[in-house]
Amino acid sequence: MNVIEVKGLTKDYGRGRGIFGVSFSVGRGETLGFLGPNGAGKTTTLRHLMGFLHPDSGEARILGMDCFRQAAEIQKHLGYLPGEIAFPDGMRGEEFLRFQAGMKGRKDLGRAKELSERFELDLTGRISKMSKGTKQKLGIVCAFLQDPELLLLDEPTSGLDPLMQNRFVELLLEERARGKTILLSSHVFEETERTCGRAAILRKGRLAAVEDMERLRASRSKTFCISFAREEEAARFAGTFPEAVPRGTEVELPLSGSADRLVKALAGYEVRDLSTRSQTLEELFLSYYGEEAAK
Ligand SMILES: Nc1ncnc2c1ncn2[C@@H]1O[C@H](COP(=O)(O)OP(=O)(O)OP(=O)(O)O)[C@@H](O)[C@H]1O
Repeated sequence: MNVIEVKGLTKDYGRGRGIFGVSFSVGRGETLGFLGPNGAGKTTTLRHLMGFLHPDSGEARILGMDCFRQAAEIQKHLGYLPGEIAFPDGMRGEEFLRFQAGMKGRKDLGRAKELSERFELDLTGRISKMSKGTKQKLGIVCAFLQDPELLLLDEPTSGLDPLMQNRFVELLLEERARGKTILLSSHVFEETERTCGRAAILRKGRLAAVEDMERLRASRSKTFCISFAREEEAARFAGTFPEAVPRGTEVELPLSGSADRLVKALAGYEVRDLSTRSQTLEELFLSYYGEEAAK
């Protein structure tokens, strides 16, 4: 049996906003990346899974139970990290975790101490004085507190520095190895690529695809940003690569596979700077499915 089963889930906020006929499932022990740009409908879908929203049509089930009607029972089995966490202002970190543990019927702090050490989180501080990243760490510790079998994580690394992002990825890999089921929402591909076997791609409220992560990774191209000494050099170079986009002295060049052709071509020019940027989700979608599918 799938742990998460979503069928034809629809919430219409009007003027094209919301989610429309979203269907996907997450098997036991699977980590599914839930990918989509800002406003695609990730949070709305997760809020249905949490039972906070009633769908206009369709259904969302967790462990066979209806997410709206049986929300209280379902919550015993899951840990949730919201995209925007509303903390009570007056509390200190540990006090908040005790309060949350109590709500889940626990008397102890579960994994809180171990996880706080891992994320270098000081639980004695007042939440109102914590930085954005520190609050995010507190949210993460809270989601994993009771060692739940299912985790719903909405943009979990937002606000974390690269070192802490890495620690979070390590934690996810460990949890996956322990058989946990994880739904990981993100607007950046890189966040999901190390941890997820499959990715569901949401676009304008509709599920565009559920793909194997390996296949998505293989189809990705890199965009090279090249800064030339002179505008005419940039234009001349762009003329030799049909996919190049010149902008003054700069050229953006999407390239998949080997960079050998690029490096050899650049040898004849004065290059001021060379950098790469990651493909956006929209570019990834376009390179995978082509322009027609994106309409
Ligand atoms: N309560 C609401 N009333 C009206 N429109 C809403 C409501 N909640 C969300 N929306 C709209 O529904 C769409 C999907 O929003 P949602 O927050 O689910 O996207 P998201 O993929 O989580 O984006 P982000 O990455 O920015 O968090 C957006 O256009 C948003 O403005």
